[in-house]
Amino acid sequence: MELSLIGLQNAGKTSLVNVVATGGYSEDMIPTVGFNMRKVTKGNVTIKLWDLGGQPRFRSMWERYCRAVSAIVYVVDAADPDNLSISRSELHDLLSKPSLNGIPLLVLGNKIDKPGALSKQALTDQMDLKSITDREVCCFMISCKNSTNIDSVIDWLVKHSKSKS
Ligand SMILES: Nc1nc2c(ncn2[C@@H]2O[C@H](COP(=O)(O)OP(=O)(O)OP(=O)(O)O)[C@@H](O)[C@H]2O)c(=O)[nH]1
Ligand SMILES: [Mg+2]
Repeated sequence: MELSLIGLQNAGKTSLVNVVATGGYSEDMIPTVGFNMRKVTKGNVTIKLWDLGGQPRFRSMWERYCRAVSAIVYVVDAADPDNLSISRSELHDLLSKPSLNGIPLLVLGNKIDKPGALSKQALTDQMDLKSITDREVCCFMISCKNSTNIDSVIDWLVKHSKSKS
């Protein structure tokens, strides 16, 4: 299966790929320029992950990398309230593209190890996830730093790769 990782810069997309792939976490990350592709094998499933850059200049290519995927994973920095409304509007803009109709969405509130991180309920409200009714939507709160809930993310991904193939 293929899936795309989307979200604003600094949300933790590349950190998530690293944690899912190898279990490694680093504070010292370089912003993704363009995109990276990484293959990760979990059990008997191989997942091709498109890790996209989140800076404004890269957002116009998100749609192109989401068209053929089995699921879209949208990462949000749950401890950065200043960027939530941009994150929300970028997500809803993306989902409004007809080419992405019906593709399942996994929203991850990352950095819950930080003080002041939103609760799942607050993130769901602020990202207006309840208004998304044309596809399956799931939300988990995670920390790449502490590996919190990474197992749930992997389970979700594996489950969706099976239901697709
Ligand atoms: N406290 C904390 N920091 C995190 C966590 N996950 C990622 N970070 C930090 O957030 C910063 C950005 O992480 P990246 O993984 O590079 O973010 P990105 O979404 O790939 O950013 P772009 O590639 O620019 O789109 C890094 O300094 C990470 O160490 C987390 O769970 N907790
Ligand atoms: Mg990155």
